[in-house]
Amino acid sequence: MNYQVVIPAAGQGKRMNAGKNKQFIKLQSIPVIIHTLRVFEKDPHCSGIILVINKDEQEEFEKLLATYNIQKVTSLVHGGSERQHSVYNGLQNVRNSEIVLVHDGARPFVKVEFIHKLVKAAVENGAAILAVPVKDTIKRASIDLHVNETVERSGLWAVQTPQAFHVSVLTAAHEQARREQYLGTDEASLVERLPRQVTIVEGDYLNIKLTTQDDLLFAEAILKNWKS
Ligand SMILES: Nc1ccn([C@@H]2O[C@H](COP(=O)(O)OP(=O)(O)OP(=O)(O)O)[C@@H](O)[C@H]2O)c(=O)n1
Ligand SMILES: C[C@](O)(CO)[C@H](O)COP(=O)(O)O
Repeated sequence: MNYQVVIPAAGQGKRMNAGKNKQFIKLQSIPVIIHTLRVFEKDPHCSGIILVINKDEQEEFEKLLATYNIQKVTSLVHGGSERQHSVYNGLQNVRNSEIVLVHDGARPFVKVEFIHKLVKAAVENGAAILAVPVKDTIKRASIDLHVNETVERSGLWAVQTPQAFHVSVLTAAHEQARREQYLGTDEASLVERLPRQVTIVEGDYLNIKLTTQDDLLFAEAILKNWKS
């Protein structure tokens, strides 16, 4: 089954503290966003990429797409103040596809085998996400850092992207969230509120999101042994 992918890349990268959008940071001389785009560019099942960008970075993104010969970007869409708003704007540009994926531009290491497993699960169930079992013990603490609760670890998953949906399911979820002014940290949390069951597809721990400086160390190590 073919799909289209919305790639939100319109954040400011505040936690990365790189003085620029982290999408432009180079890993082995290639910008992060190009590493991410290439995964979908090479996948014959991806029929189009909707790239969501900061409006002030339009020219920079256009130059990158030309320099690296990225052909599948069908729309360059301007993002919003929150990730959810950016994804919503991108979603308005999905065309002629039953399945839509949402994938963070800041996650350059997703493997195509997991994308295909995810799409299959979304076709069957309507909504599917990549995730990995939590390895650390997770505790909930008070504002003054006193432990309130140790969260039972079995059954806890660290959620990633891509997240895959029937277009109608994700559209309904985003429209409901807008009506109710609900803000979630991922698309699945909006779909869960419909309510609609979301299926987990186990991914791998290398599919990290580049968020803070230390993630760049992991990224360089991953790239040394990278086979997408
Ligand atoms: N208003 C926003 C916020 C985030 N994103 C994108 O959503 C992905 C995941 O968000 P995150 O890792 O939080 O990126 P930033 O928001 O840039 O990081 P920070 O919160 O540190 O500023 C990134 O590819 C980011 O560019 C977006 O398109 N629009
Ligand atoms: C969507 C996500 O990557 C799933 O783990 C994550 O919620 C994004 O969070 P961010 O703070 O917007 O990076």
